[in-house]
Amino acid sequence: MRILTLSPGASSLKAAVVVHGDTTVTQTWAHADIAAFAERVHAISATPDAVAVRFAHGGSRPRPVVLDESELANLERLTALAPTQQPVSVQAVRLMWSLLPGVPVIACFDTSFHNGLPEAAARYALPRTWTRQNRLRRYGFHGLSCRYALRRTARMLGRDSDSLRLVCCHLGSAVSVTAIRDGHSVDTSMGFTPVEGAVSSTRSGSVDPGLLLHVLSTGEIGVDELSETLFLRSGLAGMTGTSGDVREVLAARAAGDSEADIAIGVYLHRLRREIGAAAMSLDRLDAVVFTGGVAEHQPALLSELLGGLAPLGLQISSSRVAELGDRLISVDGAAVAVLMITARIELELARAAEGTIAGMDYSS
Ligand SMILES: Nc1ncnc2c1ncn2[C@@H]1O[C@H](COP(=O)(O)OP(=O)(O)O)[C@@H](O)[C@H]1O
Ligand SMILES: CC(=O)OP(=O)(O)O
Ligand SMILES: [Mg+2]
Repeated sequence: MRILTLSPGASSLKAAVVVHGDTTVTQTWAHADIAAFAERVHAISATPDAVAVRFAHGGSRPRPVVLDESELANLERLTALAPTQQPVSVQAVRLMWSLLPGVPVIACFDTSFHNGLPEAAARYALPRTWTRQNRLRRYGFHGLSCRYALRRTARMLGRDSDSLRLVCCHLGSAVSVTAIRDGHSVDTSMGFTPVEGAVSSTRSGSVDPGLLLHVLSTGEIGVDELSETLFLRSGLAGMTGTSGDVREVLAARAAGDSEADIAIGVYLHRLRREIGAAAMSLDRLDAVVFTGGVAEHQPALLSELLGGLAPLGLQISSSRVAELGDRLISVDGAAVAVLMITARIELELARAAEGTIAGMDYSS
């Protein structure tokens, strides 16, 4: 099957063509550049059998869905919960319908992998009158990335993915940490929205809600501005006055910028906290996996991060950390394997689309 995959991320729009499970073409655009993508659709691919589009928020949908107008309208209603990605995904679907009439478009959700989170990890300790409908809960994100990382880890370690206990750290523009047990997410750092948890390029990560109430109570900023601030003007960007691209922040730190130094310190500290917390959701730790653009391209930062994880007893090979590409970065025979895996969300999207078309239960 030929599947055209589309993945809007916080900092990019990635398109790829996957034919019989192999990626044949990939192209990346600046985040909202759907028009530039539109111009290239026919050049990138002969008419595909299906299009798979990543949606950050799928609510409680456990598996991908073949879209029609009413399903798309339902997904569009979740925009406030993932404002940087959801509108681009919706726009991409409409574009596909107009450019490739008759080709099924399948929505694949970041949230689905976390659908079975244990109640203790999924619930917020809020009044039950609020949580009774089970909508105001922790959804989790980056599930497509986690699913791929799990399968790839199992292959690299020669293990069955259903038997692995691992902590998966997705370090892209946005950052999340997920505890995976027997093939399922059992806790994850992002929650009702992708703001919760670790510090991202432009998102704050967890902030005391009391602080936010205080800021709102001053009346100086309203809800819309607060939302824009937490999603787009916080994190590394907000702390440093840069775009939040890790490359830019590291360059500023190297040039002696003390704010950039503090920002990287906060970023790493919060990330280590999430990794420690995720490990506590497992009864045993087989592997810690790093994936996403930062893990892939910044071995020195990865090394700095690993240097502060001593309580996990990881045994790291410094020469392996410094290399590039998919690799084991722990020493041979270490009790806990540590791996860097390139995020291949397009393969996961294609797999999901093929499974959906074949009528399989992809959630299993
Ligand atoms: N050499 C590099 N090339 C691309 N991205 C890099 C590089 N070094 C670091 N990065 C970081 O990777 C992040 C983007 O990760 P990625 O997973 O591609 O993004 P997205 O979240 O948009 O899918 C950016 O913050 C960027 O700083
Ligand atoms: C859900 C989420 O945060 O996605 P991204 O990495 O694309 O920002
Ligand atoms: Mg990403």
